[in-house]
Amino acid sequence: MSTLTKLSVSDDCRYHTFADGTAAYHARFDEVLSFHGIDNAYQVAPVFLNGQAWHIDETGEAIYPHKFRRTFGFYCGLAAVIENDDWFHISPNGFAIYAQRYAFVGNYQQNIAVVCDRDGFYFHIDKSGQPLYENKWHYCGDFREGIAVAQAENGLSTHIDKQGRFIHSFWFLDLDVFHKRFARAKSDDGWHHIDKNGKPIYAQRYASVEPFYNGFSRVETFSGALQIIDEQGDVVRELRAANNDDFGALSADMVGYWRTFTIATAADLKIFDYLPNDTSQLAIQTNTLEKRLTRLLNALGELGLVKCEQTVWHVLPKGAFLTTNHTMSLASAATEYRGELMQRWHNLTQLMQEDIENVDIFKQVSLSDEHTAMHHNMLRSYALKDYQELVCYLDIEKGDVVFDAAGGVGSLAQLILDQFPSTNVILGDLQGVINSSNFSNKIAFDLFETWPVKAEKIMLARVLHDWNDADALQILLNAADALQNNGAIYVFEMLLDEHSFGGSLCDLHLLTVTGGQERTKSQFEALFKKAGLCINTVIKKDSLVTAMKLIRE
Ligand SMILES: C[S@@+](CC[C@H](N)C(=O)[O-])C[C@H]1O[C@@H](n2cnc3c(N)ncnc32)[C@H](O)[C@@H]1O
Repeated sequence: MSTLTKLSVSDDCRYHTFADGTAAYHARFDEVLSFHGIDNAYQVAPVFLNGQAWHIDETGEAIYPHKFRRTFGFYCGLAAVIENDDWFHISPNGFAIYAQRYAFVGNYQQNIAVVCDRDGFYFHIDKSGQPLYENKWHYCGDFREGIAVAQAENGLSTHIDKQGRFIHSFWFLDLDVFHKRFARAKSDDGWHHIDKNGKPIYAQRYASVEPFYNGFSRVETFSGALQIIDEQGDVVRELRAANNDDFGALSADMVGYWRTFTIATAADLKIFDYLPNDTSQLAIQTNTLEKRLTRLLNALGELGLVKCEQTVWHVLPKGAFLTTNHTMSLASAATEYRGELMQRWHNLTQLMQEDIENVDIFKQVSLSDEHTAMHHNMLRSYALKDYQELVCYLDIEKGDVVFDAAGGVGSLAQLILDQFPSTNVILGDLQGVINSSNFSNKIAFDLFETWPVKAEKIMLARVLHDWNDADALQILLNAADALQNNGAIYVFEMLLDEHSFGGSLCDLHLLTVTGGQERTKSQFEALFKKAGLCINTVIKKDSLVTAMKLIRE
């Protein structure tokens, strides 16, 4: 137990006081911070006066002669200070404890401090200033119970131990340290708690969660309800009812097609290509009735796609993806979603009750040049969005034959060729699609017949999800047959989370449109195993899509 006199910061933060409010010493400063004990023997506090900073003892006297630009409290017997623009740690004699200088240093906790070097990389150092491990991070936090949060360059965070090793293999949008057994974690679908294996401990997701406190956590739902949940995720107490109206929210969900049609109509009329513009000019250019056009523009405003300044309409950043010359234009996608794709959703009730076969959408699309162009413009934008950052991690070697199987018009094939110019990249797809592709090295083929190439690397990007398990297995068997010895197949897919509902609407979309399905990693593994393949490496970055490298078992 500490026998040190308890000193507090005065109300004006210019000196310290005893418990009864009387000043502990005569001196006055521009600012003082709290006293911290050193070795339980004496206590010191950071002070600041006339642009200089140092530490004082309980009598208000400096504990060393040196002055700094800024000083912070002593933790674990060491204090963070700034001299010029250099951050480092000092011992109570005022001397630096190591030679390095940093852009930032944190306080020592459990004898470890976070530092940020001049290149903006974060890591942990021990009390002699030595890094604990070789890795550097985009950001990292203090250790608690031997585990810290580390953020990678792609913005995702995970847990590490004091040797810098991963505690589990999961990455999150945001993450907290463990409080007892659980840590707060945020994934695409919201906040929840995970255990030390990185696994969610319940299925729900929240707008925010607090750490568990004696077995209970206070959470806020997306509809604004405040609840207390237990460690199974069961609600034990409701602190505040949901503040939004379920009736209204359900009504909004039911008229989702209002958005689909509003956006597709604007894309048909190429409204975004003609902005900025005033309504009357735009009416002339789009051949529309001005009063009705105003109502459409207002609706686009409600969707956050355009704004009106004085009388001129402007495209907002989200709306820019609906201009036709954007490299990742979604203008074709807007029309596609409202067309054949939406038509197929009308069959969903029937699909629930009967195992009927869909008409093959890809063969249907490939019969019309116009439809092929529209559909593949849509796929090109998604390919650029989701594959670009993964390509540099592919294990492709000089001289490899790379077959982009069912590669559409060749967006991924082109990305691979740009990244690995000394390879032979071949694009394969249905005849109609191949005809409309500008990729030079291309071949028409059918996924379900013998493949016309042998390759070291085969790409199956968003192909398996279009098919049921039996068809997907056949595709994998054909791909394995087309693989050279020691070759590898890369499967690019969005993985369903085993523990949440995220991705389930997309899964229904595939059921209605292609008869396929989204899958979890273990569902994929079961399929791969049947084809004599297994996962060798998993590449997961910021995008929705994961690349899985498969090799023969
Ligand atoms: C969802 S798209 C994916 C395209 C591309 N891999 C990508 O990720 O952007 C599915 C592709 O499979 C092609 N496809 C469908 N059935 C096929 C078949 N039987 N043989 C060859 N390709 C087929 C389609 O034409 C389409 O390009």
